[in-house]
Formats: sequence, structure tokens, C-alpha cells
Amino acid sequence: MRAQPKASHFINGRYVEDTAGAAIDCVYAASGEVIARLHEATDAIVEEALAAAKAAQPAWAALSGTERGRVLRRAADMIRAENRSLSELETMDTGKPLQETLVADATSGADALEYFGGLAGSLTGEHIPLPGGDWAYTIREALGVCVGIGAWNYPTQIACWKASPALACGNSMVFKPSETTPLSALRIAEILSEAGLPDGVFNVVQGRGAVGASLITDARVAKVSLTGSVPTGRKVYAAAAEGMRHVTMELGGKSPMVIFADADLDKAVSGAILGNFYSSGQVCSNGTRVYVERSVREAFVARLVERLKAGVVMGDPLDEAVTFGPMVSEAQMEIVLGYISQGIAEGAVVAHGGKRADRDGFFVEPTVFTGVTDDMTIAREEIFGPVLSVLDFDTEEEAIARSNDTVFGLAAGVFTQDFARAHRVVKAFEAGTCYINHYNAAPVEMPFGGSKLSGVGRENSKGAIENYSEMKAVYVGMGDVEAPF
Ligand SMILES: NC(=O)c1ccc[n+]([C@@H]2O[C@H](COP(=O)([O-])OP(=O)(O)OC[C@H]3O[C@@H](n4cnc5c(N)ncnc54)[C@H](O)[C@@H]3O)[C@@H](O)[C@H]2O)c1
Ligand SMILES: CCCCC=O
Repeated sequence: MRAQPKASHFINGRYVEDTAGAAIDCVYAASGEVIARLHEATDAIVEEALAAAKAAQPAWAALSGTERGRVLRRAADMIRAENRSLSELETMDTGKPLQETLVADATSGADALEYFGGLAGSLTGEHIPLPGGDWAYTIREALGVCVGIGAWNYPTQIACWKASPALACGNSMVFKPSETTPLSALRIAEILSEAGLPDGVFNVVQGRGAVGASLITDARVAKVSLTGSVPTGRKVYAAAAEGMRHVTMELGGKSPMVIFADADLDKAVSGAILGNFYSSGQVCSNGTRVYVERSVREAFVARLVERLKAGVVMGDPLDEAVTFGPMVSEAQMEIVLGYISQGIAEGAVVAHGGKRADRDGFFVEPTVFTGVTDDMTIAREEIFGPVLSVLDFDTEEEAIARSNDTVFGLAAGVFTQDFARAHRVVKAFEAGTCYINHYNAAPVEMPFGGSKLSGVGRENSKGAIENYSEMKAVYVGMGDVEAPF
């Protein structure tokens, strides 16, 4: 199987190569086979990308929002028309089942381009009347050159969630995908170009952390948007602060899901499956600490295990019948297996799964732990794999306090048929993205992002516009200028 792109980078409307950069091998996670070899950006490539983005931005910002939006919406249509081949590429890049990528990756990217393309024409400032006939107005302005840095779990979606609001506001972007999944952002850049995006407005460079770091501190860069882990977020935020750059930080989590005894148990089990085993558990907002009211805990676990036994089909993720794929890489598989061993060593009980699957590729069985306590490592640290921990609780107050007892604050969910309780509980959650009787839906119309260590700023929704533009305020004096002397 080969998925070799035309070249490693896409700059100024064309593919660019520099084989002097260290090699990046792209591995098909279901087999371990190398399917493409790319090269890290050298200093010359980074310079070319930043120079292109800087040169292209003023003319792009000078177009009307409607003109910019038209390009984004055209790209959205092209992505939808090409959904199958983009989904296959995403599956090869990440190992996620085609059954998932067909509905959750390129389509989510297209939604973002369509949504922000639609908003672009309505981005305006405001008129502010003031005493004595004076007035003020505001002008919404682009920030300039934005840097986007992506994680490996949703490479197409992340590229589009960052590019769409940035470009709608008149910024340009240099995007660095994760070195683990370098392929799909290149095709997104190519599609944007074919849709009429001026050369240099969206550029893709490959590389590991050092390439990302070299982009952030360049004087031409006005904003950095990272999707990644908390440790990386700390470094990127600190580096951006040195130049007082704007940031969006979409980071990790250890989110709670609270299931009350009055919940529709089948819905709650579905929520727990979506929030733990979709994308083989490699989703930032996963609700991996599942607090179940003691009286329904056994019934919940029994139904969950039954559904896993009946529904998990492991195999080649390019086969549409497969529902559960491998970890993205051997390294991620080892991290997840390490956490499973630690859970067992600390006294948690494996109710399902608990080991590497007996097949080629980086597959870990979907794993359910019971007997988990809040102090165990598997209940405190982000695992980023298919490992669900069941914890008991007795009262609403206790469930809320234990849910919030974490440094993270990305997401949280509650399952109950008592809506007064549902709204009370989500109000008390210390998390940026909350769910009632659902989990992990991320429609573009809704803000997405985290509190506490899980992030800064929000992606998607009208709110993202605030994160990719700034207001210039203009005071207009209409009368005399009174001065003290
Ligand atoms: N909140 C969200 O929306 C969201 C979405 C997806 C993933 N994530 C998080 O991402 C993590 C998994 O992804 P990952 O393993 O790719 O994360 P990571 O932090 O290892 O890497 C993220 C990106 O940062 C780059 N990077 C690393 N060091 C850097 C540095 N010093 N300067 C600049 N860039 C640097 C990497 O090359 C990569 O492109 C998880 O913690 C997950 O929760 C968050
Ligand atoms: C539910 C959308 C998830 C994106 C982060 O991993």
C-alpha cells in the first residue's frame, strides 16, 4: 500500500520538497507497513512558508468577507465531493476505521469551511454613540500570519478547524501537522488552492516539535493555535507569550461522565462507548472516568460488556465492516498497555479486554476497569486509548466534587432523566464542553474547548472569530476639543 504525496510541504500554492530534512516515515497502523516517506522542513522551508504567508496576507485581508467566504465554501463542496478518497487517506494516516472517517473527519472539516465561509461576509465592527455627539466605531481586523500545529488523532479536522476561522477573518496560515499523521493536511491545502485560495494564504510544512517551535517565535507570526498535549501546550504558550502572541490551546483531558440511576441505561452505555472507544479511544474529550450511581453499576457494566462483545469488529480499518482500529502508532500502543498494567498493579479489576490484541498492527483491546478509585493513575492521567474506568458514587454532590477533582477541564457529561438535575450538574462542572444525555458530539455551531489545564480559547462557533481577529477602536470627535491648558 502506498500513500506517497507529491512532496512533503505545500507552500505558495505548490508542492515543495527539500530532502535535506530528516525523514518522517508514515506507518499504516494496522500492519506496521511504511506507506510514505516525507521530510521535515529545513530552516529554508520554514523561511519560505513564513515569507509566503506574510506576503499573501494583506491582499487576502483586503478582499471582502463575502469573497473570502466564497473560496472556503467552494473548498467545502470539493471536500464533500471527494469524501471517500479523503477518508481513505485519513484511515491510512491514522488507522481509524473507514466507517468512522467517512462520517467524522473530512465531513467535519467541510462543515467548518462552510460555516466560517458563511460567516465571513458578516464580520463587521460596530457603531458606538457617545455623549455630546461624539461617536466611536470599531473595525474587526485580521491578526496577520497564524501558525497552526496539529495532533495526530483528527488530522483533517484539526487542519480545517484552524484554517477556517483564521482564513475567514483574513489571516494567512502556516500549518504543521503532527509528524505521526502528515498526509491529509497536504491534500486539504491542495483543495483550498484549487478552490481559488490565493497562493501563500494556507501553507503546510512537516516536522517534529522543533519545527513547530521554530515557527512560533518568528517575528512575523501573530497567533499560534495548538492542538496537542498539556506538556506541549505549556511550552508553546510560554514561547508565544514572549512575543505577546495570541493563542488558542486545545489540549488534553481526563473528563468525567456521570450516570445517575434514573438514566436511560442504554443511552448511557452508548454515550460511554462514544466517549471511550470511538477512534480506539484516541479522542481528547473522552469521558474516561465513568461515575455510575452505585445501585445501577452492575447493570451498567453488564450491558457495556455485552455491547462490546457484540459490536467490536477489529480488522483492517479500510474494510468498512470494521468498527475498531489500532492505536495510531507502536509508541501510543505501548503507552496504553503501560497504563493498563499500572491499573492492574494498583488494584483495578479488568471487566473486559486488558491486553494487546492477538493480530498484526498496533491493536489494544477495548478495556473496561471496575473497582477503580480516584487516586489510581488510570483515573488521574490522560491515557488516550480505549481504557474506560468505572467508579461508584452515592450522591450528586459527591459525583460533582469528584468529577471536578482534576487539573483538566476539557469536557464532562451527565446522563439522567431529571432535567433540573442535569442542568444543575453541568452548571457545576469545571469543564469547557459539557453534554447532557449525549457525549462527544462536536457540531461546528457549538464552541469546543477546555478550561483549567485543558486549554485557552475555543474552536468552532461564532466565538472562534474572536480568537482570530482583533478590534481596532476609533474615537470620532465631532465638536470642540477641551484641554486643561
Ligand atoms: N482539546 C482538543 O481539541 C484536542 C484535540 C485532539 C488532541 N488533543 C490532545 O493532543 C494530545 C495527543 O496528540 P499528540 O500526541 O500529537 O500531542 P503532542 O503534544 O505530542 O504534539 C502536538 C503537536 O505539537 C508539536 N510539538 C511538540 N513539541 C512542540 C514544541 N515544543 N513546539 C511546537 N510544537 C511542538 C508536535 O509535533 C505535534 O504536531 C492529547 O493530549 C490530546 O488530548 C486535544
Ligand atoms: C469530539 C471531537 C474531538 C476532537 C478531539 O480529539
